[in-house]
Amino acid sequence: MTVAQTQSESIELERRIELDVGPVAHGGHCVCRHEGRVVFVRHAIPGERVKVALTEAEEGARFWRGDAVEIIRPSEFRRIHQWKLADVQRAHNSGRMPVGGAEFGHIVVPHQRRLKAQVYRDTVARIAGLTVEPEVETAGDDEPTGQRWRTRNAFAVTPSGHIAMHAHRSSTLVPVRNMPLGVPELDALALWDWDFTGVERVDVATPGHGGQPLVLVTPTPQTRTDTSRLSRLRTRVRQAARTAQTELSTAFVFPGKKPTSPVTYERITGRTWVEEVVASQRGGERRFRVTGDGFWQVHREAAATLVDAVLEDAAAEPGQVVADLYAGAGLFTAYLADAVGRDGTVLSVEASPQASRDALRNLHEMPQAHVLNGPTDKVLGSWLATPETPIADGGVAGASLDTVVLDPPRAGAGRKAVERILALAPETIVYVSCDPASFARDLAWLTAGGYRLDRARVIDLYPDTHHLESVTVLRRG
Ligand SMILES: C[S@@+](CC[C@H](N)C(=O)[O-])C[C@H]1O[C@@H](n2cnc3c(N)ncnc32)[C@H](O)[C@@H]1O
Repeated sequence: MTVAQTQSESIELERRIELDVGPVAHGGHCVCRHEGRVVFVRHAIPGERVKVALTEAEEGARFWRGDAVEIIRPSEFRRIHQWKLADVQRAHNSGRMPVGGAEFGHIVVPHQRRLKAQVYRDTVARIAGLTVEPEVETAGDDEPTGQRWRTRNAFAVTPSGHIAMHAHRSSTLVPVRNMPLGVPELDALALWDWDFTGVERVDVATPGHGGQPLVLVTPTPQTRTDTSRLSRLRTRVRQAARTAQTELSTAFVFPGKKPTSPVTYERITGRTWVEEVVASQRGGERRFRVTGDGFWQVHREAAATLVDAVLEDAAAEPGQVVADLYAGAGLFTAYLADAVGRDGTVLSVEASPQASRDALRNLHEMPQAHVLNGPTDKVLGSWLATPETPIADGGVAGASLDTVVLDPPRAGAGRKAVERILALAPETIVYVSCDPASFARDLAWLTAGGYRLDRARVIDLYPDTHHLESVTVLRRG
């Protein structure tokens, strides 16, 4: 691990070449060409001419990578990056590396959205062979600056106990004293002034609409095995929490034996969960409990925005049977359960035991919502193998599905899950995705299996970054 303490620690300035900037691709870099070779360039805008510092440029390599560090002919959509530490030009000029995580911060927000729509369109065309022009939407009345939206933030920690972020594609740590994409409630915690000596990482959940934030502290392996160090850290965290400007919860996180094992939490102050309030225009207000670093939509308006999109696209009616796959703490399930009413059924499938426990709490007043803990492909496999199993026992009681809503992680649903969705043959599929490439792969299988694309929207839930969310509706036949 390297720690960039001062600007005097210079990064090696690599070879520079001048390039015309081509289209932006999935991942946020622009595709350029140099002497017949593709160069993936970050921090540029299509149409610009830029000087690129090559960051990966092996002679025999099929493609190179680089950062646009000097703009020769700027795009009309360029602006000054609002986050100094993430601005590649300022970083290179002062001989340090930029932090990752705001790689579209140099582009005006409306153009960021056009580029994201283009990435969705191009990826779907290239991988699924479909021509589609997505509608583009925003999350609520979000900040036109593209900042102050992240309710979930993760930080590394320097050996001297300061929170830090990683430089892009690097183990170099850059200490931070602000996080411009974070909600203002994050600043109020002033975590930059805490002493996190002996800590590996810090995760912060700041609920989108009020409520007590939760600071999760993962001690280093050395601290974890040394009871007196752990106890000193506990005292320091408790002290910092008590003197903070806002009331907050703090907890230790102890990783499991294997990277896939569940973590355990030790409460230090307050509680080990946060309450999220969702105000959906279509479905009204609901509250959700989310434990520890369990999944929750990151943009403060994302949950309500996605619920509105899913409710509109699923158009679930009383008495229908709906499956909510990759359901997390039950966000969509709760609203879909309202839509199908007590005569209907929502099957809420989620692999994480902790998220399923949260879902059980969040849905306990809705007998039509059934929480099934397990990997989607296995659960769907059991529905297909024994279709008559009663719903109370995790089955579908012979019912056919009207609608499947799926919101998988970045890797997408994958072949097995898609094949099983096809075998279950719902009328409508609403696919919520945060990764256009895995989505386009799954989409190709779904359309080959008899579904047609009915509606596509790109929702900008991650301003100033290259990430995009899409909601796509498919109908059978
Ligand atoms: C993008 S999140 C969506 C959660 C929920 N729809 C929401 O908006 O809050 C994806 C969820 O899928 C879960 N997950 C990951 N792999 C899974 C699998 N194979 N089967 C079921 N759930 C899975 C994760 O634990 C996570 O809760």
